Amino acid sequence: MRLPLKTPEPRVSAQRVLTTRIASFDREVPGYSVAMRLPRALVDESVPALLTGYAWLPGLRARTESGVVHTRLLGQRAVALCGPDAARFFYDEHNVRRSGAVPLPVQKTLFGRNAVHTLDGADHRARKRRFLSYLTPEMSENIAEHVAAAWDEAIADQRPGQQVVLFDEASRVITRGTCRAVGIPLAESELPGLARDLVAMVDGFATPGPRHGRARRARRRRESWLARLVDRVRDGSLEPPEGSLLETAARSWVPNGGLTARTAAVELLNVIRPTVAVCWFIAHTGHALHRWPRYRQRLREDDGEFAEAFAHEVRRFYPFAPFIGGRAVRESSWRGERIPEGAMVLLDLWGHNHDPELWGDPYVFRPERFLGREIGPFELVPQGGGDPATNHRCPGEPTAVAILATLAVRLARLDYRVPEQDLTISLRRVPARPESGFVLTT
Ligand code: HEM
Repeated sequence: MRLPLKTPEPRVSAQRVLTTRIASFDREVPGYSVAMRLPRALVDESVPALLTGYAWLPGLRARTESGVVHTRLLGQRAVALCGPDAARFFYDEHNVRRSGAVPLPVQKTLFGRNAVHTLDGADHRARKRRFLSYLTPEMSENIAEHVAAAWDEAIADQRPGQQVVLFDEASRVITRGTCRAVGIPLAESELPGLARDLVAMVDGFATPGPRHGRARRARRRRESWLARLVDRVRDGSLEPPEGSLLETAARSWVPNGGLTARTAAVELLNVIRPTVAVCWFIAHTGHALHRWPRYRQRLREDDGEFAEAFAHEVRRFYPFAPFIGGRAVRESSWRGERIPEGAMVLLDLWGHNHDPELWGDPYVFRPERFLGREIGPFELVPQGGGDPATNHRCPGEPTAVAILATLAVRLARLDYRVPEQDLTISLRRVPARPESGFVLTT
């Protein structure tokens, strides 16, 4: 078994040499490497974290005996943990809280201000209950059905021989289907711009520079747009579909003791923005079906169970969220390692999903590993772990899995060619994606 990433070199005297190799998933690409020297006094790990992406924490962990990393991030003390027991520790509110843990650049792009992600205790549970009362299993299926219908419409519109970038097309298809499912009115001409903005918010949260600027502008634009829709429902000038999320957000999440139009907009965005982010997994699905074509036949037969197992393996195998973070509530210890009060506590999701002790052959793509068994609450963690009703685990997992399974079957049934293109997936880029976005010709 071969790790497809190179981890940073060990420390060298007072200086540190960091070597990052960019690797593709299925084969190493030796042609690119960055080497730089930093005076030790400046060595907070923020720059290496940005440069190495998914390899950062696994690289640091490999240098420790205990697997617990003591480091500095954004100028603050940080302790990083990995594995099912670590996840149990991390998700215990007595150990780790979320308020004050999410950096402002992430709030201003990915989550929005006052989002559920940043709350603790009773406030968090109340907000999460409201989320889950809407995002029922039926609603997840409903969103997936609308997305599937939008996919079928898009395919029917394709001309033979037309080239399609799967990532972009999937973002538009999911945007269209999700807006229909949650009752957000959307003219055809508005679709490409909205899909671009929703993608930009996710694409730019973990990086400085132009991608981050685009993400901030996209969030501001879409919060204002959704807050206006909420206001229009509240003043009666817009009639949303009965029982839709837009109606619920505007009428049930009322200003008195409830949510302002802006916070309702943040909540609405926290449904449609991550749903559209499933387009990353769809592009990875294109990559997986190209790399391991035997799974196409199996998916075409669509026995339901295999499609779901395939969706889980795509979420486990391909990178998305590298790690999540909180703050230590009190002085504590884990596996004998001290965690000071107030320190950042990081949970290495990518490392967990590629832990050989847990998966045996983590760098083999094998959907069969998920057939015929239950997945434990702290076992597969691309969207967090534990119980979504009581902690911060992503409430959108059933929605993501339903969309992914449905579109994977449709993609497997589609007749297409894969032209020459760059299918490298850089583990330095967060969130990672095939370089070309996965181009196909119908
Ligand atoms: C590409 C698919 C998705 C990925 C990779 C993803 C990933 C994550 C991760 C890693 C977390 C943080 C968990 C934690 O902090 O413990 C999270 C939280 C969250 N996700 Fe997702 N998610 C996805 C799809 C969705 C969908 C489809 C929805 C809603 C429809 C959604 C809504 C949320 C919300 C509201 C939270 C905050 C939960 C809380 O703080 O209690 N996500 N997601």
